[in-house]
Amino acid sequence: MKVTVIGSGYVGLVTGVCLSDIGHEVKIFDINQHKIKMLESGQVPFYEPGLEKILKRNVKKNNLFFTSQERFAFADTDIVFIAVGTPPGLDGEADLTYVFRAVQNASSYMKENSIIIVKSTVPAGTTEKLNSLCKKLVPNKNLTVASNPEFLREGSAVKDFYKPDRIVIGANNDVIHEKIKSLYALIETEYCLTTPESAEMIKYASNALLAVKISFINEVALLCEEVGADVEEVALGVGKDKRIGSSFLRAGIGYGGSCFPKDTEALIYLASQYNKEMKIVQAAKEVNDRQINWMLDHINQSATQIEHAKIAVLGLAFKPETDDIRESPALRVIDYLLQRKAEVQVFDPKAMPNTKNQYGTTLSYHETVEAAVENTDIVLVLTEWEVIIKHLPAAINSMISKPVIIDGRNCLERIKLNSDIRLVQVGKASEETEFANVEYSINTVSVAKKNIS
Ligand SMILES: NC(=O)c1ccc[n+]([C@@H]2O[C@H](COP(=O)([O-])OP(=O)(O)OC[C@H]3O[C@@H](n4cnc5c(N)ncnc54)[C@H](O)[C@@H]3O)[C@@H](O)[C@H]2O)c1
Ligand SMILES: O=c1ccn([C@@H]2O[C@H](COP(=O)(O)OP(=O)(O)O[C@H]3O[C@H](CO)[C@@H](O)[C@H](O)[C@H]3O)[C@@H](O)[C@H]2O)c(=O)[nH]1
Repeated sequence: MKVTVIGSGYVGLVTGVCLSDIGHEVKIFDINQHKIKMLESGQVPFYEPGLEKILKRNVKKNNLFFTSQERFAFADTDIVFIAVGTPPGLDGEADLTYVFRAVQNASSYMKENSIIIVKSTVPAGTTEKLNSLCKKLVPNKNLTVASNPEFLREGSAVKDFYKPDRIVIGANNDVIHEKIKSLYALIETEYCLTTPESAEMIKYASNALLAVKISFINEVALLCEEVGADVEEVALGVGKDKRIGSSFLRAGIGYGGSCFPKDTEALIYLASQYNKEMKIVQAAKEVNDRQINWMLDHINQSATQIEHAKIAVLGLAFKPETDDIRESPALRVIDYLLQRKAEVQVFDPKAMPNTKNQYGTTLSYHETVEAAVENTDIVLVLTEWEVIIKHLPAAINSMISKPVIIDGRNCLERIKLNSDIRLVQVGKASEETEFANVEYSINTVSVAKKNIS
């Protein structure tokens, strides 16, 4: 089929590139000309394992095109995917400006009887509003808007495209269900064919439940420290129950990224529009907001003085295998350290360029784990990158003064570290656990923040 994808971000680019790889002719349209230029030269504007290779393969096969020209993008296409951002608005509601603008724009160029598929995460009811918009704008074209929410995870997005747990299609009739299903004919998975409203809710409910699982285990972790239990052993035992499952029970410094924080807020806001409360989701959000205090408490306890202390921050991305720093817990830690006038030495294998765009020269950037930990008093592990796990034990052992390591992702093995080193991990009893009940107010650093998307 001839497909156009609007938006060349994490979702749009992965969707477009992979759809071309399974035999469709795909045009990816973005208003950001810089991104389109990069893509045309074969470069992926962000780090996503495996994506560049598939992109190049399909450009070569003449299956895949990039454009900022509307007429070329939409004129001869059967299906248009919407994959633009839905960032949080003032009260947490999903800002749908980009989605409405994209549909308005595309509909004026699209041919009769074609389909618009909403991949962006949007509140229940949006797809139907877009259907009404199309009927109003182009009444004679018989366009249909359907929902097909995306569940990929950054860092494993390509794998998630080829092996999804399910594909959800929300449409008002079976002809549209089947037409969208046929797009994915080569992907073996389960299909949930449902209404647009249910499809939209499946997306928010899934993200909210995953966020709840993380906050739940994080709350359990803090209690484990008090009672002398080990949260990893607890999570292992709990996860063996098939009704619960073992995934998303890794305790740490809380969830980040461009999805969980914004989608939980959007769900809470959506409920409020119907005079309903999402109490459990609200609690998950509150637990997540304060989970970072675990890290700040330990920093305060470990440093005799934070002002001018040299502190290593290992890991900046919100999770490994991505360069995305949106809502990364690491940034909240950095903002706090800068506010307290610490000297911050950072390392991340992929996310340093995005961090530099945001923080400029307020941080010192290092190309290796060894260089970042040199001469520091405290080492903070904020993202569980393999390279950090592999290199940190030797890097620290070679130092003369032995620092404290605060492992906010429970990724280090005590056994691999020199026994003199003090290792603090989440949900594991350590020698000193008495904290004053401090509420931290973290000012976001007001250095020039550039748009990184
Ligand atoms: N990032 C993820 O892991 C993920 C996973 C599942 C769902 N989602 C959802 O998918 C949507 C997109 O997320 P993302 O992370 O890919 O966003 P992103 O910010 O990385 O990319 C959005 C892109 O859309 C482009 N754009 C905006 N308006 C446009 C317009 N009118 N025409 C053409 N291009 C336009 C922007 O220039 C940008 O390149 C969001 O709703 C998000 O919640 C994201
Ligand atoms: O046990 C866990 C699992 C994850 N996390 C954290 O949770 C955040 C999100 O992780 P993950 O879900 O792996 O990454 P995302 O790429 O944000 O993917 C989520 O958000 C996407 C956008 O909606 C969805 O498509 C995916 O299905 C959903 O997993 C990260 O900060 C992780 O460190 C934990 O703290 N503990």
